[in-house]
Amino acid sequence: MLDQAEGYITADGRKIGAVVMEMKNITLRFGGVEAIKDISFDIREGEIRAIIGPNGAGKSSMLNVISGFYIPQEGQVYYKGAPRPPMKPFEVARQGIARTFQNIALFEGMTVLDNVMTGRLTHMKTGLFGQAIWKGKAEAEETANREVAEKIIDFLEIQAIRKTPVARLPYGLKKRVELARALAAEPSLLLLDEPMAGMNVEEKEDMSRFILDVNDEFGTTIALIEHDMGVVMDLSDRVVVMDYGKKIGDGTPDEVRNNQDVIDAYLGVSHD
Ligand SMILES: Nc1ncnc2c1ncn2[C@@H]1O[C@H](COP(=O)(O)OP(=O)(O)OP(=O)(O)O)[C@@H](O)[C@H]1O
Repeated sequence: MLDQAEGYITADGRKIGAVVMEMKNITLRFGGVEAIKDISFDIREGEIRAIIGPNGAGKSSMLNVISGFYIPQEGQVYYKGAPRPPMKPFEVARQGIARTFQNIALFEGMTVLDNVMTGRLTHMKTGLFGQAIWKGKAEAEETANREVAEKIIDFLEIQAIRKTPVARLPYGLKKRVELARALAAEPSLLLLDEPMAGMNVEEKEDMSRFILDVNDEFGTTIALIEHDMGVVMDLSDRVVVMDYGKKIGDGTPDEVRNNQDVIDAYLGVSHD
């Protein structure tokens, strides 16, 4: 049972906490196109929250509102209880929000380890000037950052490719490296943009396992968007369903699966 203030216990016994992010009456327009129409939902601490919907439903737009990249024309985003003002991407990152991208955004010529290290940038306090005058401090910081990166590389089982340039990796592994880079920021909220897109069945299973393990091991709150309804059902605690910019369902996977509007949307039945 969902207690608004306190959270809830999942079927597998995990404790879900208070609301971390709240989207309140969000409307987002691109010229005459309403990509998001008056949508409200929340994301709770420790939760795996999915946003699904058919093509063009508005999922990417919603992820970009959550990440602070798009500012909605109407409505308000609340983060940790406070209204979130428009912010630059690095300010969002400093608030503990990290993301992956649908079209992998890694430095292809750099090694896996160096890519993962770029995820530590927001934690680096000693700037270039500081590095010049406080060599010891900069080295200590580098060592600490390196330790976090190596821990995550071990956790995601990519030790064997740590020195391999990303360009040489197959697609599924690139996706895992991108997850590693996002985790290196030690985010409190991790946003995943279609983490299973373009993967074969085995890669999807691996990615599902890693997402569950990240949530379990680090307690990271995870919000993801996904086109494929099947893959998120085993993974998510609660699911928002979008269609033509509207929210047509919100609840546990079972509630959503049995929602007639959701069934119709996925079968392509129009409903106004
Ligand atoms: N930058 C943009 N400029 C104009 N229209 C946009 C822009 N981004 C999205 N749209 C429109 O907003 C609507 C929602 O698009 P969005 O990409 O958010 O959906 P989606 O659910 O992520 O789709 P898909 O599963 O195909 O990626 C679509 O009609 C799309 O054409």
